[in-house]
Amino acid sequence: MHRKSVTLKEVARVESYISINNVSHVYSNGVKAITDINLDIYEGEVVAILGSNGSGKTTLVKHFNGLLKPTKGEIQVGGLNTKKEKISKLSSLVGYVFQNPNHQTFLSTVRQELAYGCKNLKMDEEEMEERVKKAVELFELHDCLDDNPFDLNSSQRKEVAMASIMAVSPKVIVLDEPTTGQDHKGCKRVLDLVRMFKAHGHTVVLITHDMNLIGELNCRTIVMHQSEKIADDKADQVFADKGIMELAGLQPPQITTFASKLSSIRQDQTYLTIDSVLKEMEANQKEDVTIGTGS
Ligand SMILES: Nc1ncnc2c1ncn2[C@@H]1O[C@H](COP(=O)(O)OP(=O)(O)OP(=O)(O)O)[C@@H](O)[C@H]1O
Repeated sequence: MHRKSVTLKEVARVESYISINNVSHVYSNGVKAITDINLDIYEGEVVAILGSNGSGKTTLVKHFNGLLKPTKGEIQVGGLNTKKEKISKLSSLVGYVFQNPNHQTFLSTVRQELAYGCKNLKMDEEEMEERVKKAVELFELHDCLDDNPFDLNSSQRKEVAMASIMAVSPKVIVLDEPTTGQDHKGCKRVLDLVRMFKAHGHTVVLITHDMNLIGELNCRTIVMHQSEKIADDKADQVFADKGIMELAGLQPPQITTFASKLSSIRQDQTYLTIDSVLKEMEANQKEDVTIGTGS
């Protein structure tokens, strides 16, 4: 079944950085993994990509840095046609942090790991040192610079992977399932990092099944289903669309479902976080007291 995409109603937008025009990708085994995707991603946005397993999320995102090339249609990244550019060039524009940090960790010290991307770009020594220093500071990695990344725990290894991408300072940072395998503290840290990347002017693309993370960010959310893009809107709008959620087999954050059953709060909006529910309850209580006292 084909559902029309929900259009994003954003008004004053900066220039599109990633422009995807009618793109499909068919793997050599005949699997059509993405179909007729049209999508513009803008500088400084945080964009979440949601969808059930096999819906095409990873395939779509691997086109952003040229790991995959469209079998139909075209993609421009920073004005460059990905079909004509080398992966090394595109990787300097779009950094990809894999779900499993072991897939991008292969040097014997954290220090070497942090410098790797810059070295690949043949950056001069001084600039490389400056970039690495900045990444070390942002991620507070001073104490483990001489450690072997494989001696760190998985959460720290993920931080090193993110820091080494940050050192390259690509315009776009793709985080593939950043909260998978993270404890509560790790998930909170990911949320802070996404906000930090945005604050530093990066565009962040998140592939995630973590509805709480998306709820906290209430960011632009794209839903993939059976290789097609079926929604593109702010998270609260997407979560409120029961048809889209059901079609894509998605559940909103538990707090959203819980809040929709509460008669004590307004039901004309979608609540994404516990904080937003508590705030609304408090506001209602204050209103009740005011009405009760007749003042
Ligand atoms: N290298 C490949 N060769 C052939 N088929 C592939 C390849 N990679 C993915 N596929 C198929 O393409 C479709 C989309 O896969 P993709 O990994 O993009 O989905 P996804 O939404 O990222 O899934 P997940 O949440 O499980 O990571 C699936 O049917 C998958 O089996």
